[in-house]
Amino acid sequence: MKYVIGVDLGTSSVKTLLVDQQGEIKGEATASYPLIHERPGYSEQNPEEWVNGTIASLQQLLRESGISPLDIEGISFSGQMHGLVLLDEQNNVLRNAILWNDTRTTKECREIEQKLGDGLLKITRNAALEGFTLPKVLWVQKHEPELFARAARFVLPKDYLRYRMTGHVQMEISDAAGTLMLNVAEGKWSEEIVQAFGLPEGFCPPIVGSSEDTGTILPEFAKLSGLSEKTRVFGGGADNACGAVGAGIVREGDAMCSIGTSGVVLTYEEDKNKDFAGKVHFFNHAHPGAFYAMGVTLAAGYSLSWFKDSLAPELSFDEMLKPVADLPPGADGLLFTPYLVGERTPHADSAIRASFIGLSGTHRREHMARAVMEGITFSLAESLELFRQAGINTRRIISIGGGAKNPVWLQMQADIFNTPVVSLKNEQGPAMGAAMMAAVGSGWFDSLKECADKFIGYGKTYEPIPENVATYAGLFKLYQQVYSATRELNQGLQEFRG
Ligand SMILES: Nc1ncnc2c1ncn2[C@@H]1O[C@H](COP(=O)(O)OP(=O)(O)O)[C@@H](O)[C@H]1O
Ligand SMILES: O=C(CO)[C@@H](O)[C@H](O)COP(=O)(O)O
Repeated sequence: MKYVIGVDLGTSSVKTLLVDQQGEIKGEATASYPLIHERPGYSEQNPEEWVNGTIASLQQLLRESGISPLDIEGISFSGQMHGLVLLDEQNNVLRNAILWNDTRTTKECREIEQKLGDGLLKITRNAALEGFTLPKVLWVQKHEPELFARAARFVLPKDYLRYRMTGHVQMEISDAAGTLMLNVAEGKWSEEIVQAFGLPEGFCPPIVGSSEDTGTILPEFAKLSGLSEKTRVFGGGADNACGAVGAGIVREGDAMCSIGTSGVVLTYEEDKNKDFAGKVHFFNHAHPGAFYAMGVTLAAGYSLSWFKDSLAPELSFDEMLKPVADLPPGADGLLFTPYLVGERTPHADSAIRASFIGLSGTHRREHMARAVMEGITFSLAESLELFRQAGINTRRIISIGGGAKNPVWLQMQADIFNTPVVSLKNEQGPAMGAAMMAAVGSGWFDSLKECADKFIGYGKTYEPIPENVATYAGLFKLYQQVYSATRELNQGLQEFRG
């Protein structure tokens, strides 16, 4: 039997997944690493931690599975998106990576809008957001000019890890899409953007595809990790592209809802000219020539875990959510907006904060828990509404992430989205998508579509219940008013925040 490995380089940990030719999971290992928050709004990581964590995780995977490294044909990656890794001429790391959740770059976003005008959306198909890479590049250029003068090129987190495995500096296309420097429709770096910001020649590395062969394992990395020097290394994908592939989102009409710490609603797109006017993200998919549109709720699962940590720390999620099933849709007139850390879609607003609206003396903890789940789902429904306005019809939505563990929440998603919702039989997240890219690269399948048909099994389908759909449609209209009703209040509260 032959195997592939998917490496999911996340924000808090790296997960490695060993998969055989039937798509069966034969091993799994993880290693954590710290975040560095030197100042409020700053979020950094030392790239060496990613390399060491991956080596430790691979060692454990090989040790526990007992599989011969010679039987591992390929390895590929899923990566946390947007993080800036600056390299000097010899490819040494110049500073800690500035991550996707670092919010120091609001000024740089405004500068990008001013300088590029309409060109920004035309070229990159995305709005300038603090999380994306170009604003981080401009921040270093402005605040650390001496260091920036030594920068020869940049890469993203998983592309750095791949460089350390193979010795080749490249950037994979679905991740390059989140830099705000790529011409997304053409799949090429934008000369106009590179020149507009005076970036050095060769700053943007050569682009590779998700299942493209990028070399073999360097002898020193093989020695440290236990992998064979013969294992082929493939491009990989952005975590959301990999999450989508791992959920089988590889054809038009396919859509995914992921409720992890953050939440994502995503649809597969083949039309490179599909215009969302920057209201949702539009990125290159891992499947060659395809794209995906994506809306993001920053505090999705995080809202529920904040609620649990604050009001039910002694209970498990299942225990806390048990009484929620007995409550009616709408939690007896209680609404929640999940803006605990600001919002991205549809309101890119870092100052907005969450609200409970309609709290009364008869409400108990379970009403509040239900309202939190409904509010998270309403927020994701706002992204779905933007897709519908752009003419996208989704025949069903594949639901993944921690939020898909609860059947009441899955039914709630079907009712609020008014679309059948399907869970996966054996969900493995982005690491599975990465393993599938290695499987295609290794020649096991001709395409990710073919691989998805073999590797991915679907669980139960939750059909919308018409009565609940009608109730939620009424509540959604009220939910949508809460943002504008609380925006100014939250701006006023900003100066009182710690
Ligand atoms: N049993 C459960 N029922 C409902 N929601 C859950 C359950 N377990 C976890 N969650 C939700 O899922 C979130 C974590 O999802 P996960 O996909 O593991 O996140 P990430 O990989 O982004 O850290 C938690 O914040 C919580 O809101
Ligand atoms: O910023 C985005 C997407 O635009 C995030 O999805 C990051 O890519 C990080 O994801 P996790 O590590 O939380 O999965």
